[in-house]
Amino acid sequence: MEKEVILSLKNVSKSFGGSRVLESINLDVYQGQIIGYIGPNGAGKSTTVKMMLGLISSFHGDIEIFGEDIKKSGVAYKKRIGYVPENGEIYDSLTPLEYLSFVGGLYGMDQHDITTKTMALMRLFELENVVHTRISSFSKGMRQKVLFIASIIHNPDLLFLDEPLSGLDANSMMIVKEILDQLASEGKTIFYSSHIMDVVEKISNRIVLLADGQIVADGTFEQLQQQSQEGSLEEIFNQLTGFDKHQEIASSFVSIVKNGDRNE
Ligand SMILES: Nc1ncnc2c1ncn2[C@@H]1O[C@H](COP(=O)(O)OP(=O)(O)OP(=O)(O)O)[C@@H](O)[C@H]1O
Repeated sequence: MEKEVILSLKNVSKSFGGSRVLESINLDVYQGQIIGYIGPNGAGKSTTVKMMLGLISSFHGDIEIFGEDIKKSGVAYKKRIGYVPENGEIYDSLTPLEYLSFVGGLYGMDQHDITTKTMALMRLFELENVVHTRISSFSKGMRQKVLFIASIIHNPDLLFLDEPLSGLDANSMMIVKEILDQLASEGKTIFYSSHIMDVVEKISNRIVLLADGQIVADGTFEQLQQQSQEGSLEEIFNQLTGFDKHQEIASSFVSIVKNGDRNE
């Protein structure tokens, strides 16, 4: 059976002021895929995600989510979406239960359901003792876990994750990777943006590489390996973005740090 197209970008371009960030992007994402969306700093990854979420509304081209043009479909589609933002805004003065009640409420969830799910999910992340503690005292990883729960508590069909694991310890990372895997095998679709190449390599069943505003590679990790004759995703990334200067740049950096004042 043909899998449903969940997300479709057609000739999507975006400029900020005079500078073009995305150049005619075409991408169809199918149900159950875990897309690893990668690219150099400033390539336009967050911009793409924000457009799909409706947070950036002016762009050229068309974006369809669940088969509907987001410029015409109103906000209803957002109830089926979850999002972990890169720099998670989280209400410091609230406790996790208050914060998740607020988020769940926005998604139209029943309050009793929110509380039950919050308690159970917080317990699985070993955060049951801080359900009623203000988030302002939390570590980075603890905040990320709350944000992750907030993105998923309403059981969305499509999940956008922007660097969601950078603060998690190795054990928690394994849990989240496994959660994503199980969600995808149940038909959820995941759009995952990250710079941690070994995680993307393991987690994604399709990798999309964005460079200079265009998609320069799109396939499974194995397909990308064959295409570029490289071993790891980090090496593939270096090759496809035409980067081979890390030693040279590092040497200059160290030299300036050591001798900069003498060169002035
Ligand atoms: N609101 C904005 N106004 C002007 N320029 C912007 C704006 N948002 C993004 N840009 C520019 O668009 C480009 C792409 O930014 P974006 O945040 O999408 O990159 P990214 O691929 O997510 O990068 P990173 O890996 O560093 O997170 C950058 O050059 C950035 O300066």
